[in-house]
Amino acid sequence: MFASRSIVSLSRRAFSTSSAQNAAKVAVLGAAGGIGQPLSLLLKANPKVTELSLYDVVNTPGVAADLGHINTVAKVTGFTPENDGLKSALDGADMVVIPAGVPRKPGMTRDDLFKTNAGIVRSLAEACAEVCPKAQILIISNPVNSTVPIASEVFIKAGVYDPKRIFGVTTLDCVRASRFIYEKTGNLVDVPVVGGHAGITIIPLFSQVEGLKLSDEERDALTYRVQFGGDEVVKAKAGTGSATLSMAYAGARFADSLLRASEGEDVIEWSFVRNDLYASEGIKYFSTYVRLGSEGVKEVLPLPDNLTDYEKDLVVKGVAELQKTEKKGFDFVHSQ
Ligand SMILES: NC(=O)C1=CN([C@@H]2O[C@H](COP(=O)(O)OP(=O)(O)OC[C@H]3O[C@@H](n4cnc5c(N)ncnc54)[C@H](O)[C@@H]3O)[C@@H](O)[C@H]2O)C=CC1
Ligand SMILES: O=C([O-])CC(=O)C(=O)O
Repeated sequence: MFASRSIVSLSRRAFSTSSAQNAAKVAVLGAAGGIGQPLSLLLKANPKVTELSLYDVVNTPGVAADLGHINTVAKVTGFTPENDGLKSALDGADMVVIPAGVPRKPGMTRDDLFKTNAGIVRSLAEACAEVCPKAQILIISNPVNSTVPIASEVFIKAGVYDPKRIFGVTTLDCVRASRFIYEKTGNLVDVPVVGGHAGITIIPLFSQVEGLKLSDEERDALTYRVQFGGDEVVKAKAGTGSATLSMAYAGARFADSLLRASEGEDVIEWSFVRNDLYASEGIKYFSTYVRLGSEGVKEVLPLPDNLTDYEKDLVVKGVAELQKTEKKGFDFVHSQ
């Protein structure tokens, strides 16, 4: 198998500072929202982004005017549904980041968002499949475990599916796990987090962090905190939303990783993508180690073969849950 340490160091840097070699047009759908605005700010600050196209059902002209005064290279334009704004926003996009949809309130699960967000993601994916079928699609809208199957099925239906280009953004789980380990050890290292993006499907692989020693109690508590980190934020925000700033940071890191890979850098991230790792269990999407390249996914890597029994058990439980959420997304597209 591969050495976990080299995997970790490859994806360590959040942002590169070199200037753009290729023009990259990035569209953000849901750009005026809690995630959309800070994410758009971070993308505007990324020298690899040359054009930033902001779409939302409201308020994007103001967000675009504001960001447009920042002295970085990206040209910023705001679009709303008027005058076919969605299609104009997507025209020529190389990357589309989708944080559109409603966030949780206390007491809700991510799956409770399905009834609103499934339709939003389906209609936005339909527009992407029509206007920019070759763009890389980064899905943030929850429940990711179902919205990624939804977007994928929309692309399949449209006859333009390329599994290398559709990503569920699970980077926030990695960011949280890394921070929580830093609080404990004082070392800022990457922690692989695999599976999916909801509760028990979120599987941190602490065994893969070189030199990290945890008691069983510490491991249990840290695993729980990563799996339910989103709930901490939902509770603290007390009805006003869920994680936005940390998600913007995580989304911008993932976008930057893809942009660096498109320029030839060897980059590994963790993302919820199409693969056959658990095909025998009937699932097509699982977040794992992914080598990125100019086309998007260059190589899907299996989980390390030295997982602990504790981690193997988490995977079994996560896979069982993913079977249900994937089917729910698939059925949503095919029952209409
Ligand atoms: N993948 C992840 O790790 C995370 C995902 N999320 C999810 O991201 C989503 C967005 O969260 P927030 O930004 O906090 O919500 P928000 O309510 O602040 O912003 C959502 C934005 O989407 C827009 N929107 C709604 N329907 C739209 C449509 N059809 N087309 C374009 N824009 C549309 C709204 O106008 C709003 O500006 C939620 O589903 C949330 O659960 C949140 C945190 C982490
Ligand atoms: O918890 C939520 O609803 C938002 C989210 O996905 C996260 O913070 O990981």
